[in-house]
Amino acid sequence: MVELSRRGFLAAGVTAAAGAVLTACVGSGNSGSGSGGGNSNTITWWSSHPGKSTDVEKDLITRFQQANPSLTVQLVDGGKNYEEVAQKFNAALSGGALPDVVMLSDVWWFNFALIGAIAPLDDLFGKASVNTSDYVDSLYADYAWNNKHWALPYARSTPLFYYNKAVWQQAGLPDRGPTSWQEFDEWGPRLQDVVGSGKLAHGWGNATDYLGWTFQGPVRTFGGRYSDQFDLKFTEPGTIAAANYLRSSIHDKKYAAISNDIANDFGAGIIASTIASTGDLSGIAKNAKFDVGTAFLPAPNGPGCVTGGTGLAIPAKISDERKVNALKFIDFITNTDNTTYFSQKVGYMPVRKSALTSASTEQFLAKNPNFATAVNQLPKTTSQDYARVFVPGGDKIIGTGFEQIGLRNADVDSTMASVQSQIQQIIDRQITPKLPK
Ligand SMILES: O=P(O)(O)OC[C@H](O)CO
Repeated sequence: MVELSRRGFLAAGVTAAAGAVLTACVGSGNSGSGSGGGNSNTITWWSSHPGKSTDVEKDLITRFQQANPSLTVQLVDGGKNYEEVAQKFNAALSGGALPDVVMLSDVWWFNFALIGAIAPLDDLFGKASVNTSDYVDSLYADYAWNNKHWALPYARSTPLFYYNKAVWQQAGLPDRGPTSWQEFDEWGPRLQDVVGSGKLAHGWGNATDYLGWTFQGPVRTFGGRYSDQFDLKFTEPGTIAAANYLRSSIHDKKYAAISNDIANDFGAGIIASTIASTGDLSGIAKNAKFDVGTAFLPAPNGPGCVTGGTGLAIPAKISDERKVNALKFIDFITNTDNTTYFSQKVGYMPVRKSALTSASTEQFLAKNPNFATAVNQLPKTTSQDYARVFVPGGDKIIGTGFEQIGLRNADVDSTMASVQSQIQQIIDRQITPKLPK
């Protein structure tokens, strides 16, 4: 049975609302008055269960409680996706009960760090006996800002190129992903001839399915970027060239379209390829009735793929005792055994170096080559541009710009200029005044 999108059925509308609410909080400079009291023996964890991981998260909690009988963990459904969890956390900062552990994705943690709503973890690592040196360096470094760390990696992903091996074979293509987007542009019409009308060679995600994330790698291969730190690059030639490629694949060559649910459309055979998260792996493998191929994103001349996914953070306003217990819990559920378990059950990457090289991981990857694609691509990835991950609402603005080009054939130059001006306004009003001098 095909399942609903892991982003959540109502995700599009709610995401926009989440962006608006958080923007108001960041602008107000309010780091929150909520503390919610809380019981120091009960750890409340707000999660959106990425990759449909509710049952796996419950298993992790059981393991923690067995190892720590004096502590209880309460798993709270924080929403259907990262944006809803951020919205719920933002609301709690105004006086509601705060969680002990909150899931904050790549695009949310910085904003809460900037307003002082989440705790820097560095002073707590010793108290909770956390060995940070075992976290994969790049994933740990993703949460560094102002000489402190603000979260730890949990469900971390990269985009992958997924393809339908049967369609590839019928089109006479080699059993691999494209080496460049230019090569894929040649393959697209051949694949389209095979799938015929009503289906498509490729589906690009929509804004809710994080098109601003999955298209960041392709933009790099065209020589573009979203930004260099907070210096915006949406109107530079490379970024425009990438957006023109997106437009042309849909409106000129007609082998691609914006899909409203890339994982389900791919699994159902409606689109023969897509870029989706490693977190989609287990769901796609379950749904697809054909051989699924995965490949690195094309990267012919440098990085063509970024990291993503979510980390776990701790609210600043809870007691130190609660913070230490919360950190012990985060450390435990991301330890070697547990990050391995989570990764193998869901598809996200192991976040510990010891887990990447363990015998269990090696055996699993040997039997599951699609999971190996994700792990092997990790060293080739690069961190994301500030315009997407450090600007509140930036992801939505970027994804919506590309979506308009894809859905409505919107003019590329003016759309990208509009994206740039919307994001610049947020930087000027809400970020620059709050940056440390
Ligand atoms: O769906 P995920 O967990 O791979 O996350 C994708 C993006 O990084 C979310 O901003």
